[in-house]
Parts: sequence; structure tokens; C-alpha cells
Amino acid sequence: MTKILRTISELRAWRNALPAGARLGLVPTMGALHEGHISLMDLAHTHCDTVIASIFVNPLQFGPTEDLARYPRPIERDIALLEASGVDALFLPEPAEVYPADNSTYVIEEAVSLPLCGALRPGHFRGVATVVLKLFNLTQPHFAFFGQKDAQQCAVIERMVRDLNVPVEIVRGAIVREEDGLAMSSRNVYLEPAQRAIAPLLYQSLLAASEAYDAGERGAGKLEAIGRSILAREPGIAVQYWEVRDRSSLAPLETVGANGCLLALAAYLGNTRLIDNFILGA
Ligand SMILES: Nc1ncnc2c1ncn2[C@@H]1O[C@H](COP(=O)(O)OP(=O)(O)OP(=O)(O)O)[C@@H](O)[C@H]1O
Ligand SMILES: CC(C)(CO)[C@@H](O)C(=O)[O-]
Ligand code: BAL
Repeated sequence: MTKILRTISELRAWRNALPAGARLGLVPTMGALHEGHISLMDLAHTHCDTVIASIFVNPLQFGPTEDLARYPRPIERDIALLEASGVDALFLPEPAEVYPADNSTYVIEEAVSLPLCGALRPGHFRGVATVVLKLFNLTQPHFAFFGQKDAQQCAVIERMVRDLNVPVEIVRGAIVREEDGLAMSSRNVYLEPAQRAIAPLLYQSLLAASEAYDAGERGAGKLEAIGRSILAREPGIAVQYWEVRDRSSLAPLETVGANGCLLALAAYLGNTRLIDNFILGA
């Protein structure tokens, strides 16, 4: 049975009752679970004795015109999926449980959070870093699991953990895709059928650049042009960014070197904003 913990005091009591030597893994989510999330639960089970998931649609990481109100919240289905994957506990708080009304303390990472999604979603990574540190403090896990689909989020959290000496080991899980290549995302349910039909082009644009890289292309501008040209053919896709970046610092590159690189994109299909990425090289 997955134990449902709705309050901080319930969570603390559950945490304190765990055996002293038990390795605890945390999988933070915003719910509307899919196979990408479940792969993180499975990964957590391979590292840990006890696994706790959280479902919290964190208001602090949504901009004023973003989809906080309409974000999907199929909670009964989510609980059944967590039960089926053998998750030991679920932290399921209301916003008032997480944030005091006069909350005035935030976590701000000032390098890897700045470009890409950080530049386009002001305050987003401040919201993510703040809630993730709170979840770490509340849960005190040994390991925490995050999906590579949100590559910049992983980079921000890894930097925060390093800089603030947070005693949690971060583990990244691989991107889980639909059969046609579309990265699984809770926001895919927003796509209308015609948008869903063209959505795999995002992944195809990454694959096109990867093929050029495999054929010897190392110029970042050339790789970006190849990826962008795939999406430019489709008027239903509005690219926000399509970039070649250093894998850990997320700094722009001119040439892809021995460390490889991250290909990262964000695009709108109608009102739905999707992200995807691909690692090239070692
Ligand atoms: N396709 C995927 N493969 C692997 N991990 C994923 C995938 N999608 C999401 N995750 C990871 O699951 C965790 C929770 O993410 P979240 O609940 O925001 O889901 P999401 O599908 O990314 O939703 P959104 O549409 O809001 O981006 C994050 O660490 C995220 O990177
Ligand atoms: C890490 C996270 C749960 C923080 O709210 C969220 O950003 C997500 O689901 O990726
Ligand atoms: N998966 C990242 C959460 C967000 O887009 O707000």
C-alpha cells in the first residue's frame, strides 16, 4: 500500500519511523503521471530500500499567464499507478501546507538557470529550486530522481545541491518517449489531434542534428541550422529555442568538443509549450 501523507507532520512521522539504515529515494513530480514518471519510480527502487513520491503542482514555478489552473490533476489514477509501481509513500500536500502565507525565503541559482527556459520563464527555476530544497528538507532522502527530459532543471538542481552542500545524491533518469519519438510529458494531453500528429517532428529535429554529428559535423551553428530547418517546414510549430549547449554549464558552444554537447529545444504547438533534448557524444 502506498501511504498517503498530506501534511508535513504526517510526513515527518513517517520519515522518523523508517529503519535507521534504510536508503530513502524521493521522486518529486507534479502528478498526471505517465511512463516517464514510472521509469523514475523504477529507477529509485534499484537504488533505494524505500521510495517516496511527491505530487505537488507548485504555484511558485508558474508564471502569471501559464497553465497552473488547468494543469491536469488526475489524482485517483496517479495513486493507482504509484500503488502498482510499489511506491511506499506519497507526499500530497496543499499549497498552504508547503508555503506559509508570508513566505519570504527563496532559492535562486544564478548561472545555469539563466539561459533557455530560464530566460523565457522568469522566476520558473527560482520556484523549482525553492520547492525542491523544501522537499529535500522535509523528506531527507539519500537519493532524488529527476528526468533528463527537463535537462536544465536537472542542471539547476545539481548545482544547488553542490553549492549549498545538500546531502542528497541526484540521479538522472533517461527520457521516455512515445513510439513515434515524442517525449512523454503531462502537457501532451493538451495537444489537439493535428498538433499531436506533428509533435514527433521535435524529436526528429534532434535526430537530424545527431545524424549530422555522427557524419562528422562539429559546428554548433550548423547543427542548430539542421535541427531548426526540420521545424521551419511546419507552420504549426513555433520554435522558442533550438540550441547547442555545454552539457553541464549550459553555456553556448561554437564547436562541439570531446565532452559532446546538449541539443535543447522548446517550442509551442498552439498554446502548448513542449521541451525536448538530446545528448551528443560521450
Ligand atoms: N518523458 C520523460 N522521461 C523521463 N522523465 C520524465 C519524463 N517526463 C517527465 N519526467 C520527469 O518526471 C519528473 C516530474 O515531472 P513533471 O511532473 O513536471 O512531468 P512532466 O511530464 O515533465 O510535466 P510537464 O508537462 O509539466 O513538463 C521530472 O523529474 C521530469 O523530468
Ligand atoms: C521537480 C518538480 C516536481 C518541482 O516542482 C517539477 O519541476 C517537475 O515536475 O519537474
Ligand atoms: N517539468 C517541469 C515543470 C514545469 O514545466 O513547470
